[in-house]
Amino acid sequence: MASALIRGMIRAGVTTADLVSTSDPLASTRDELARETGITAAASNFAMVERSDVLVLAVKPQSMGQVLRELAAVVTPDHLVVSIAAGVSIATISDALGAGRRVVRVMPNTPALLGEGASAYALGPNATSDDAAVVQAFLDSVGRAVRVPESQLDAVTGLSGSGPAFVYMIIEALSDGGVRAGLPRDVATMLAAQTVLGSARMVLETNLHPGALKDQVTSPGGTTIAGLHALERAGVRGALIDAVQAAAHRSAELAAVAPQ
Ligand SMILES: NC(=O)C1=CN([C@@H]2O[C@H](COP(=O)(O)OP(=O)(O)OC[C@H]3O[C@@H](n4cnc5c(N)ncnc54)[C@H](OP(=O)(O)O)[C@@H]3O)[C@@H](O)[C@H]2O)C=CC1
Ligand SMILES: O=C(O)[C@@H]1CCC=N1
Repeated sequence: MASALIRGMIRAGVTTADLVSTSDPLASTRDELARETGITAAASNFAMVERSDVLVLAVKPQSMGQVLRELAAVVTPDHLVVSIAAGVSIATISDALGAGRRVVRVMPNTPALLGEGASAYALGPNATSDDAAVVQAFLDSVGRAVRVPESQLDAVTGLSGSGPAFVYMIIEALSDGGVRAGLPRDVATMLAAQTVLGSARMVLETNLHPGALKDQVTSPGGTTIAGLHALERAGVRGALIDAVQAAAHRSAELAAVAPQ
């Protein structure tokens, strides 16, 4: 996820490679990212904190406790700390880093790589309006971003954080349907992906309700209603609602494992 954000932000021009550093325990991982993007690889988190104003914590929730312990001695109120970890609360981060630390919690998603991310963020009690503007500008540069109360971030994680995987599964299944109906795989996957992209743009750019857009496609006695009936019989709506709810629930569960 960090790689997608770094590449997306440099691609968008909101920052430049010479202003970005990364650290990762594996030298090969950090060196490869540095080589591919032009950013600097730091040998330790400690070294990176010294040279940075904004720290983006992009480790797994299960690694966050160790990283916060490492950073507590060197992070000051002059740093803006941005966490993208699922489930890890602002209170957990603030408690570990110490009083007065400026913390913003973000839930981005991987299409940020192409400037089509969907992100939401919440401000900690010491984060300023300038911090909000910085985070909003970073996230706007890689897609769409919205500020929410922290209590909504598990739901955001279930919807847009995990959502790309749900959509990839849907695209793969639509492609399978095309192959089942006789199309070559490459044609089927292109048509499936472009159909999802075009339909998403119709929702965002016409501002019509998805149900109204669905009705525009659905001729009486035609092909679409036959397909929609099959989807309703299979419980696809309920399955998608369950998927978002399960992912949101797991995000809330991760709060318990994070501080260890
Ligand atoms: N993937 C996604 O779509 C999204 C992920 N997130 C969040 O982003 C975070 C990262 O997820 P993801 O990118 O998928 O996971 P990855 O495992 O790909 O990335 C985590 C990186 O952190 C590195 N790391 C581990 N320990 C340390 C440490 N002590 N100091 C510095 N770096 C360390 C890992 O290195 P190594 O592999 O060498 O151990 C790895 O490169 C998670 O908290 C997740 O919840 C949020 C939104 C979307
Ligand atoms: O699967 C995960 O836990 C992370 C968080 C959101 C997307 N990926």
